[in-house]
Amino acid sequence: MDIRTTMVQDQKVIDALQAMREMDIPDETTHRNLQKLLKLSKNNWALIEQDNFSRLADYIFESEEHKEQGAEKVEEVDLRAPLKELHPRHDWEASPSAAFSGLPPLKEQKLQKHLGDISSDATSKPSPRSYINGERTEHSQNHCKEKQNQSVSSPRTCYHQDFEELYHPSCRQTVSVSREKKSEAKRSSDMYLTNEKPTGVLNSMNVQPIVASAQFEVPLSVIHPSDSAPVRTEGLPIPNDFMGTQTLLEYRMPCNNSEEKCEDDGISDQQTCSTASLEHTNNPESHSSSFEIASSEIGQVKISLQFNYAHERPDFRVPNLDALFKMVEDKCIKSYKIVNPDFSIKKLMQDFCQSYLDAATERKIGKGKALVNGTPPLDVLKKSSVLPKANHVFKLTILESSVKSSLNSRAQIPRPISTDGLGLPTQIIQPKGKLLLTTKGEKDEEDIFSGSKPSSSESSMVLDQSEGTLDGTNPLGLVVHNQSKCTLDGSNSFHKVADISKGQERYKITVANEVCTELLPPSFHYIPRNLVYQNAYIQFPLARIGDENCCSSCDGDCLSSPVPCACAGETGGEFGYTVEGLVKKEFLDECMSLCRDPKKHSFVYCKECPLERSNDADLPDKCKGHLVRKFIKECWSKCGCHIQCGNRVVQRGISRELQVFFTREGKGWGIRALHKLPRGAFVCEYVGEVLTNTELYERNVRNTGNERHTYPVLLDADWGSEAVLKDDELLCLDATYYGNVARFVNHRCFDANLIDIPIEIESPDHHYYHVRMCNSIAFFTSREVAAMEELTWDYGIDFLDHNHPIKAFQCLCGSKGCRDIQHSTNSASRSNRHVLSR
Ligand SMILES: C[S@@+](CC[C@H](N)C(=O)[O-])C[C@H]1O[C@@H](n2cnc3c(N)ncnc32)[C@H](O)[C@@H]1O
Repeated sequence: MDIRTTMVQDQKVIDALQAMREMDIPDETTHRNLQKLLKLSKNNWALIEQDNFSRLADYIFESEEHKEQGAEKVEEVDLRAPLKELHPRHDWEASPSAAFSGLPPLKEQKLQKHLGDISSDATSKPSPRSYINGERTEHSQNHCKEKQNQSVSSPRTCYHQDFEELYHPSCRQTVSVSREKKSEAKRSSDMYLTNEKPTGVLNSMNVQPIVASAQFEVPLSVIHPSDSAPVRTEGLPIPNDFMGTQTLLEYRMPCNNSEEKCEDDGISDQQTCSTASLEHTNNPESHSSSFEIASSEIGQVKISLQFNYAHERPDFRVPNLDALFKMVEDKCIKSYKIVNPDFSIKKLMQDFCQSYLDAATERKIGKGKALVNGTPPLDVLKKSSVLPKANHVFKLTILESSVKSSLNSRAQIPRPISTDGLGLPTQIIQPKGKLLLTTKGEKDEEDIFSGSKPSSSESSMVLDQSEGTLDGTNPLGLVVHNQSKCTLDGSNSFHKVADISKGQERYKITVANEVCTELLPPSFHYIPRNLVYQNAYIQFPLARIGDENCCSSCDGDCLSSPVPCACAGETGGEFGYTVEGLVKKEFLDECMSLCRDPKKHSFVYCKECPLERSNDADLPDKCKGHLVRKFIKECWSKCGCHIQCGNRVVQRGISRELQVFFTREGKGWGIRALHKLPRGAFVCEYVGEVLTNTELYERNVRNTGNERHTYPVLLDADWGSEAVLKDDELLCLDATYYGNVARFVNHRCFDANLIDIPIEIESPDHHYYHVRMCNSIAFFTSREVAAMEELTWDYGIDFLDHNHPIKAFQCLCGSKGCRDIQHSTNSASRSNRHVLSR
């Protein structure tokens, strides 16, 4: 061996000792094991050196472990298994979990124990102050800089890595700590005399109790305010290692049981403290939490959460993250009455990030207050929601336009309640006559999907997707969760089911997508009948059905009787249906005339109009009038006839083969029938959850999701005939979460082929026709409809009503009489607009 080789080797030994010292391994132990390892590997320094001497560290851990157990088997470790143990650094970065997966459990535990010890030390001396002072962040910054120096990858390496650990499903339950991290953890152990733990101490089942506090695998040590940048309490600029200008927003939540602590933390914000105490009133444990949000102008948002118990928890075990999510989801569902079957904490976090970005970039909610006032983004969102001025009152069903356009008293879809990709404001009816508009992400026009471009509704993480690459990651290395495959039951088995009703209808309702084959309808619960959500007042005593309202003496089929029974009374002594089960021509014509030419018909006026009350509770305007609807009364349970009686059409359910299909025009999903439908044919009811308007309001306040399409229908039939309707009598149907195939019916301004007719079943109360027991809004064909022709309904939106606080969706109905003249390229629609305006 020449002198140079010796010198080089000496240097290697020094490096090895140094690396092991950083992990608290005494020189003597290192020496002893290094010798053995050199012997075993036939002086293969390349292997030993690799990955910051990780091979050596593993060997020492195992060796020491075996020693403790009195075994001497370490020599059998297979050094020829490079993939098992020796991951090149870039491999590890690409998949941190993989870096550890090859380690035997023993080593894994050892490592966890090692880090756990460090962490336990740390947590034994909690120092809340350290969380927001410069000490932690300084360290963190160094940490990141070191990482950068050691890495050949981009300055975003740190960010990538930790974010991936946080989000990548495959990394969630796996230890993702490299030797390097381990070294850093120890090297920086002084720093952990605060609340902070090294990243990576979490995860993995089957580990020793390690820390006395829980935290997500977070970017705490990764996102750092710059040394040089001026330090702000809330919006901390982050140096270039996080690309562009960044902001770190740190919010310390609970001050728990000590006012002192609040002061200590230097957080004077009253709200913050009170939030905290609220959070903790019922909790006997002493703990505190905080979260940090960091973002960059290129759209990265990172959230870190920390929750610290002040007391030791010897029973502490790192939970499985999926199980944890599930627990929180269950809790949220119960506590906040969340009904969205899709609700997921992961998505919530995504929304959180999105909202943060929106707030930070002043997209929708104004001046990015989150950055200057240090208020948590969710609060910011609430506060920044645009409240209308007093005269900007909410017109629930566009009453003015209802009168103008004949839609009074019709069940209507209120202006799209859409926090959607179209960037529409959310329409929210406040209980006492206030309208709250919230706004959402500014994906606007670019989200109007056409051709094969999926909509944001089907792809709630469309932002990520738009930035994504084909392999499912975006340029930032974030994992893209493809929501477009979400299915009705939350699984990916939708294609196999091929019946969105899941057998609840007489005929299968298939799904077809010739435009974008991968895309499936958004998730919802299929229900064939209305459900009462909670408070809707719809009690109906059977005793109220008198003899004059039923035909108890009938038998078999009422329609075949030479004299119409009492049930035909509502339709002028004639049944509304033909023996073929179609709505009679005269009746249908009259219904259509009511819709198309309301001025020819009479109105009723409320004493105190719920619509006006919802506009201004204190000083409501006079009722502008409601059209008197025509009903069909079907035979009821008190009737003597058979279920196959010809006057029981709607209650027997869907009797046509329907299909949900993806429209080519960009309207999202629509419905069509597989066979030709004659005029007057029953297609389906509009089914959903029956909510009071107050409940709808609350629901919409809660839901600030990215729904592109909305599904609520106001139920205002016969209001005028009532004295005064209370708030809990003001009802609507919301098919967003629970609904039937009708939720896919799209709007058409002119010549829609469906018409809605109220059907009385089991209730003579017209103002509740829609919800009383089985009463319903039913769709019938207004003309003959060809097989596979889209079935459409006129929602009654007045696209010309520019005073309406809610902007309607851009109509793509394509009809000659499209009322959305602002967007329509159809010259006919412009010239006809007065004639066709409904
Ligand atoms: C009741 S949903 C209809 C089903 C919806 N297309 C879907 O994919 O779930 C109402 C929503 O569909 C869209 N929509 C319905 N008719 C439309 C039309 N004529 N033009 C554009 N979008 C339409 C709007 O986003 C509206 O908020």
